[in-house]
Amino acid sequence: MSPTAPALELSGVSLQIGGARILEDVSFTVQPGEMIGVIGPNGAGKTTLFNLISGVLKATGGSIAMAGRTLDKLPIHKRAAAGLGRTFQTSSLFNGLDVMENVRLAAQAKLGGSLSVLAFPRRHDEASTIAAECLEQVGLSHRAKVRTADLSHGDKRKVEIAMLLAADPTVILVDEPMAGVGMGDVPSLVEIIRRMHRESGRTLMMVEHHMDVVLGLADRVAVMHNGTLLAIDSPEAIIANETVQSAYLGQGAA
Ligand SMILES: Nc1ncnc2c1ncn2[C@@H]1O[C@H](COP(=O)(O)OP(=O)(O)OP(=O)(O)O)[C@@H](O)[C@H]1O
Repeated sequence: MSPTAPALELSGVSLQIGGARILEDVSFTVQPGEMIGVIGPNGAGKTTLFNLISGVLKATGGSIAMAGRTLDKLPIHKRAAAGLGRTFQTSSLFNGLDVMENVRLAAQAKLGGSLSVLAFPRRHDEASTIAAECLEQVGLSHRAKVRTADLSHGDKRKVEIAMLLAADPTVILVDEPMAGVGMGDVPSLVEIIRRMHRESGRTLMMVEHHMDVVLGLADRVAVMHNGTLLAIDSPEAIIANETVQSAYLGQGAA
């Protein structure tokens, strides 16, 4: 692993399923500490891109490396252990458990210990401390004992981010963090994501349909279209890019 290697490097990544070309020859690098916004119309391949990086899907062509280490043969859990974290478009919480218990499970998984309180009380305490810190970072300490099923959609998103923080990844993929969230919760979620990135030096990629959120947060914006990477550039350059204009922005995308 080289300290100067890109945080992520995709080289000619493709996915073909049956006869369908889902992703075709996608290449780009992400520098350590960079925030990349990923935009594109529905079905453009944004989530597929995240699925390939995180190991949910296996590319049929090309290669993906993180910090100079190829991920191609690693299953999902080994990519996570190597420092790759991810949230999903749909909620991935244990709804029968309370907020603290959800985040503690993520901390416990990172610590590598048993989930049994009797077997590892010290590790359980350590996980609880980490979970409490992560809940504080997302402003949910006061809701620690609430069942996640009873939370607003915005607060569920914050719990998912607290779980990410508990796993302490170096590269984070966030898939539509604002999806289904009430407008009142958007500013606090934006601020949490901004802090997760800026204050920790973590590398982030974020798929998001709220264009103002993406353009306001991202260092660079990647535009996906029909399974290809149409452009990757600064927010200002993307707004001014005529190809992007006609393929996406000009069509009244959200
Ligand atoms: N496992 C799969 N098998 C077959 N087709 C797939 C599979 N995964 C994705 N696709 C297809 O690939 C295309 C890209 O899907 P993807 O979910 O990546 O798009 P997206 O840009 O994330 O869209 P959205 O903004 O709606 O979430 C779609 O046409 C989808 O139907």
